[in-house]
Amino acid sequence: METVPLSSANAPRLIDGKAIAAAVTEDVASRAAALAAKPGLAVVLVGEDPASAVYVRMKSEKAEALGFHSVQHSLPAETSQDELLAVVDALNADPAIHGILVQLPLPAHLDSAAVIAAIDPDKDVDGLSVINAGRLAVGDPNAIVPCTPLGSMTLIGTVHGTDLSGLNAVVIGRSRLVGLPMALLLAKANATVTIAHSRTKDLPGLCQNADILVAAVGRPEMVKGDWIKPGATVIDVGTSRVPDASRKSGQRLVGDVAFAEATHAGAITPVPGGVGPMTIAMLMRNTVEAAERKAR
Ligand SMILES: NC(=O)C1=CN([C@@H]2O[C@H](COP(=O)(O)OP(=O)(O)OC[C@H]3O[C@@H](n4cnc5c(N)ncnc54)[C@H](OP(=O)(O)O)[C@@H]3O)[C@@H](O)[C@H]2O)C=CC1
Ligand SMILES: Nc1nc(=O)c2c([nH]1)NC[C@@H]1CN(c3ccc(C(=O)N[C@@H](CCC(=O)O)C(=O)O)cc3)C=[N+]21
Repeated sequence: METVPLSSANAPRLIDGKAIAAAVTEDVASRAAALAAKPGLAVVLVGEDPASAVYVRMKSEKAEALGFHSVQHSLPAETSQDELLAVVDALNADPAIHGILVQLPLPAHLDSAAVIAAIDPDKDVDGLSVINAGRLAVGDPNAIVPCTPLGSMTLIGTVHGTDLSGLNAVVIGRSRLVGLPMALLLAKANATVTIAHSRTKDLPGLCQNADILVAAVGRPEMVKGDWIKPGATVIDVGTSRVPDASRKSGQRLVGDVAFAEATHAGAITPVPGGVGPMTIAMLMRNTVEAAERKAR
């Protein structure tokens, strides 16, 4: 009797964010080398959140590896609003810096909207400022687009190309950093977009209609297998650390999607190795583009 191997034929295609990010950063490195002045990236971290510290270090290391001028400001948790604004002002005025990223969330006593508003929009490589959010909303090509949605769109493009006409997309999450700009980019690419959030009724039923499902919530494995439409493309933005006694570190990184249950998805991003590396690659691309604009 013949046995039909179930594994490879029926398993979803894994979208290799790490490899796609490597191709993006290779292009960034050659563009950086072509500039007379190195692209400069400043990353500002306030407080001692260990997960934030890891990401900030990864960003600085990638910038250095690409031949950027890279500076990191690690400020104590008790830094005042005025002290933080003074750091941002100094970076705005520094001609060697083309990109400024203030890691979020900030400690509760700080006003993040005011800090973001203080960043020179031309150096706002996170795309968080009112100016860049507005440019994105009206379709201005000069918008600096937030890195995670930009990277997620590139991953979706590897499956569907750039025209998503006729496809239903559901984005879970409506944050200024991820969910909202993600929905705008999907709509711009002609997808039919639904934005879901904590007040949404029947989230599983809504997701079952999604040809493209983007989960950007921050709740480990919230999206169950039976929420996923057969053949759907699943982009898992969530990164949460959960306890795992079998690991040396005592914890492991999980996404917003119950990955092991997503056997009938068409394509899915793993966590780690999916959206995360693309976020960092797009931060580097936004920075080299800011430096290119400055050099013109
Ligand atoms: N891989 C990467 O590169 C990146 C990963 N991340 C990760 O992505 C996740 C989301 O980040 P971010 O957007 O900044 O987070 P926010 O906390 O700002 O936003 C979370 C969103 O999820 C919604 N939400 C919360 N609970 C539910 C629920 N039960 N059902 C449906 N929606 C819900 C919230 O709804 P409401 O608006 O109603 O409160 C909100 O819109 C986090 O895990 C973060 O670590 C973030 C950036 C980059
Ligand atoms: N102003 C601001 N901009 C951000 O872009 C921003 C932020 N604040 N605050 C926090 C979130 C989170 N975020 C991640 C970036 C890379 C990975 C990443 O590379 N993750 C690796 C794994 C890394 C690990 O092992 O911990 C992966 O998924 O493969 C994850 C998460 C950016 N964020």
